[in-house]
Amino acid sequence: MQQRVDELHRLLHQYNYEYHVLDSPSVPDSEYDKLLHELIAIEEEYPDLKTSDSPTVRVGGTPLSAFEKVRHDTPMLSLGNAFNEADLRAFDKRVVEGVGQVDYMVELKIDGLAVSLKYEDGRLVQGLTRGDGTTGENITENIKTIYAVPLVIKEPLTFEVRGEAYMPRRSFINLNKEKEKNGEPLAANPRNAAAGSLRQLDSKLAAKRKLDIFLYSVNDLRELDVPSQSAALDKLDEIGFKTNHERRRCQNMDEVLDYIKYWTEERNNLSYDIDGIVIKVNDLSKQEELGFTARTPRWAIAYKFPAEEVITK
Ligand SMILES: Cc1ccc2cc(C(N)=O)cc(O)c2n1
Repeated sequence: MQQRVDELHRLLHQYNYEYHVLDSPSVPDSEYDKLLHELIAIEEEYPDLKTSDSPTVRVGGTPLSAFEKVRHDTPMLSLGNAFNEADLRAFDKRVVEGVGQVDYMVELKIDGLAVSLKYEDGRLVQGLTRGDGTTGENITENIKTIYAVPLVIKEPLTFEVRGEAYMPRRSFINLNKEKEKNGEPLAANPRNAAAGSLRQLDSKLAAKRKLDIFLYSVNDLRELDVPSQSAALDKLDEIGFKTNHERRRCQNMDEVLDYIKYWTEERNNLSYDIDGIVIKVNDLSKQEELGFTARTPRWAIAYKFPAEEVITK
């Protein structure tokens, strides 16, 4: 029976990865559901065969009475903001004065909830909210219900990955249709709905909210042994994480401005909300050279779109 359980784990993790991370399933949903229900039945009959990284955790477990508070190993800092070209040119000037010419890694700034995922020997062991940046809430059971979060990754790494959990616009529209039908107050926007979902004490409710995630950094990059932010993101792809592929390496601030101009027009065609563009010095040793101010990295900045009513289709 243990052999069958191991085989079901292997198949379900693989099918889940293909569907929710690669967005290219190799089997129909019915096949996935059939195997998942076989595993649920086995775990009910043989409870000691159920492990914390079993694919059956995706449906949620017993409700918590409260969230445990946990200190982050290193603070989850916020990003400094830029609101126009002058701010971006000033940022570029400070960087070049500090470390000379650099190329930038530029990413969409997902409008969700920052979370920290901890893996030990390649297995997910903890998920935390950002909280106040120093201390977060332990929302591990809710994080496990996000199908795009791998329960097991392809290398037995022990490290912390950070990303943005978010609610796709389609899920947000369906959630508000549901709320309207039940006469409940509507969620204001996908970001608030995602925050509300992750803070559900009952992970079975969190599981119903169909959240998604993009990972964007590894806390201790030396663990991955990569030279740059772009290499770190590619490595995260390789070992089974979902990253946002609209990212672009820019040789200078002019190219960054072109990228911002493009997404200022295009962003409403995305299937999720973004509230800006994140610009990072790509080379990690130059990031270290630049370091941090009290609250924010000197090697990164968030360009924020002008506050406008984003049309959530
Ligand atoms: C260092 C840092 C902090 C917050 C971030 C936030 C996002 C985001 N909201 O997408 C992306 C990033 O690369 C970030 N990077």
